[in-house]
Amino acid sequence: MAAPPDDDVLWARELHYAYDGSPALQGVTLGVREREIVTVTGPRGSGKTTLLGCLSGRLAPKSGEIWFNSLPVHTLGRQSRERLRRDRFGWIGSEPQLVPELTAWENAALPLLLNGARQRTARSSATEWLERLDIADCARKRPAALVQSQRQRVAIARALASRPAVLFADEPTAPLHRTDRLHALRTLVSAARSHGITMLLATHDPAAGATDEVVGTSVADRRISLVDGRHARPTGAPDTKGSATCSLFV
Ligand SMILES: Nc1ncnc2c1ncn2[C@@H]1O[C@H](COP(=O)(O)OP(=O)(O)OP(=O)(O)O)[C@@H](O)[C@H]1O
Repeated sequence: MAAPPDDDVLWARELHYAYDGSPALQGVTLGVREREIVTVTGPRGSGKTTLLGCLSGRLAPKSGEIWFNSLPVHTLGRQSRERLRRDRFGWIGSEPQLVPELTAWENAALPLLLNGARQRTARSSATEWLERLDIADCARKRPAALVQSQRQRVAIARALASRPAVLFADEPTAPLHRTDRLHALRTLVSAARSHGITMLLATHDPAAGATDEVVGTSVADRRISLVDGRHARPTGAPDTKGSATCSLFV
């Protein structure tokens, strides 16, 4: 088993994943450096969610290797992967998935509380992120009393409050309106920058979304494009069949 390059915090080689025999990832290889912000783009169904799912330990690939620093994620059992996800990774999906019985601040503080933080510390960290995301006035409300865009911002606060080493954001601004999307994206990117969080941000065709703001202004360090579960080749690039290294566009 080859060790990953030293300067990559996350590294994957020849990842394959299939749903009921139908391939979703077909030999994806990539490395992500510490503090890097990488957007994963591609049309619907190109494998972005599956890639982030495998890299974050939510899905176990059919074959291939995934390393987080010197830890071979692909060899870990379910419980160890869950611990890794809880302790070191953050996840924001396109649906907020909050705990309905908890208030907004309790939801945002939940990962910290599960990791043993004191209630006061967890509450102050959660509240700080709710403020940054302009929803401090919702802190005491339960998800049912919030609109979808507020719920999503609580989910973003929850992911940031625990200061993950790597944040996986899968279409994180999908439920938000354009102005809210830009604000949430800027908060996400500036939080990642200021706290040294490595981030993988999946979005479908950047031309269609607010992630223009991130990709187009090169706020992201790099973009990886997928098509049909493989790396897309830049237009005019030679056909390096079998090679699956990252496309560097930005
Ligand atoms: N739970 C599932 N069961 C069966 N097939 C799935 C499942 N999830 C994804 N797929 C299929 O796997 C392929 C990759 O899907 P994936 O969701 O990873 O792509 P995506 O680029 O994230 O798409 P989107 O932008 O729509 O979220 C698609 O063909 C999709 O239909």
